[in-house]
Amino acid sequence: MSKTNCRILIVDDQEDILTAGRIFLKQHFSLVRTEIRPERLTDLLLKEPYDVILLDMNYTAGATSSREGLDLLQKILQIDPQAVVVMMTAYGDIDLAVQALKLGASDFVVKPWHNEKLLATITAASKLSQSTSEVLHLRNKQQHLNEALNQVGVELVGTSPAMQKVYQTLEKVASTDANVLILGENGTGKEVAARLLHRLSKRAKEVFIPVDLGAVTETLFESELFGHMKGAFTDAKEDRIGRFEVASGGTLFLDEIGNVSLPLQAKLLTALQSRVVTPVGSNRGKLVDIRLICATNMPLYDMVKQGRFRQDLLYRINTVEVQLPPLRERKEDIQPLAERFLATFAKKYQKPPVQLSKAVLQKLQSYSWPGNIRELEHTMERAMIMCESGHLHPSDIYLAEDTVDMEELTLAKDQTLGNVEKTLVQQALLKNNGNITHASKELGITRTALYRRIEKYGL
Ligand SMILES: Nc1ncnc2c1ncn2[C@@H]1O[C@H](COP(=O)(O)OP(=O)(O)OP(=O)(O)O)[C@@H](O)[C@H]1O
Repeated sequence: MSKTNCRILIVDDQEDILTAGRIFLKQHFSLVRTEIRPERLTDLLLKEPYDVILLDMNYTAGATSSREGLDLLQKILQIDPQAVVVMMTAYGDIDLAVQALKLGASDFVVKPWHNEKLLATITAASKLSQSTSEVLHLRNKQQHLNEALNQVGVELVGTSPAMQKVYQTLEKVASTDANVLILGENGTGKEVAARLLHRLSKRAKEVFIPVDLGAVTETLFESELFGHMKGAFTDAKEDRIGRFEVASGGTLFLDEIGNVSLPLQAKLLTALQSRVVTPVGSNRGKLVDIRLICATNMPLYDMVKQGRFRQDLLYRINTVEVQLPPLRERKEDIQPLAERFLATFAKKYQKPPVQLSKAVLQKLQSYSWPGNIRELEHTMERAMIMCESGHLHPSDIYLAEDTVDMEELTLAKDQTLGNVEKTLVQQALLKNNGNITHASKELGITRTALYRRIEKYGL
């Protein structure tokens, strides 16, 4: 008969009990140690681990108060809160056994024991010990995974006053569980800000679950968010927990919340108000503990006025609002961001590090970045791929501006001479589809002079 892999310690002041226990349990379990002096318990536990401890309630001869047993139990749990302790009580001590269970004992056996009953109790305790350590191990592993995952994209580069304000708000609000709404154009870093908020919060060791509501179809919305039971609909082959439940204990990030239809907004609101989700096909709600962060690039307040977004939902999600400014309003952030992206992509494409020249920087700073940081990131990636000499040239920077609307290039009253010249050169290039000969003729300058200006203005 193969023995169960389980290390057992029996503590009792009666030699015959220890001997009987050892002889019987050794037939079934891999290791059984016995101890007659309870005062040695601490030393023993610190020396080696046990899966199950079988602990007597009374030690002093004739004692029946069981205080010693309960004290020892508490001592064991102080050393190892996960310890699995089975108490040995005398017949009639059931109230004390219940007291021990309340203090954290796993089970009890009545002395004198029946061998089958003792075996069943210790087998169950051994299984409990095994699953407790498995849960502990998995929880540990998950914490490490969460920490690693939470490191992704959490650095908000940028020192502009507008970004300083964003950092300050994030720091202030991070430690609270307040619902946060992050507003900003596409690509301004709303998800990065949400991840940073999670990283700074008390839930940093737990999961951060992002859900792109713009990408969840109307039919799968409830199943995706709240889960479903097997057979709830044709494709529901097995039970599945929703994102709310996965995020429980951590942070749920609902991106593109402005894209949710009115009927689904009602369902979302109910879940957010009650913090209870009911999987599709189930009639039992489940309590969830989430910190909620929402984001959108849509004008939610206007949408409320137009009846396209529920006011009560807006008030539920916007306890604190963070507005991420577009990149064109924080031009001083362009350089550090561009440098960061160049360094990242140099590594990715195994190219030597590249410096940002003045001309390139000027080109980057005079663009309006409608796609914000995401567009800057893609532009720098493309530039790094195109760059051959180890030097970045303005012509390596491809901008959608090259298709800029002519009307945008009208001259403003307060333009400097340099700006006027730059605008005229841009206009001529646009009008002549980038043909240098024709553009230079129109401007009344030589081709070389036009090249010099293109270089000068980073065009
Ligand atoms: N301040 C920042 N520092 C460094 N990288 C940033 C910053 N802000 C954004 N990024 C990068 O820009 C890209 C877009 O960011 P993110 O996805 O957070 O924007 P978003 O506002 O959530 O976009 P969308 O509205 O399209 O969902 C990401 O690759 C992100 O890493």
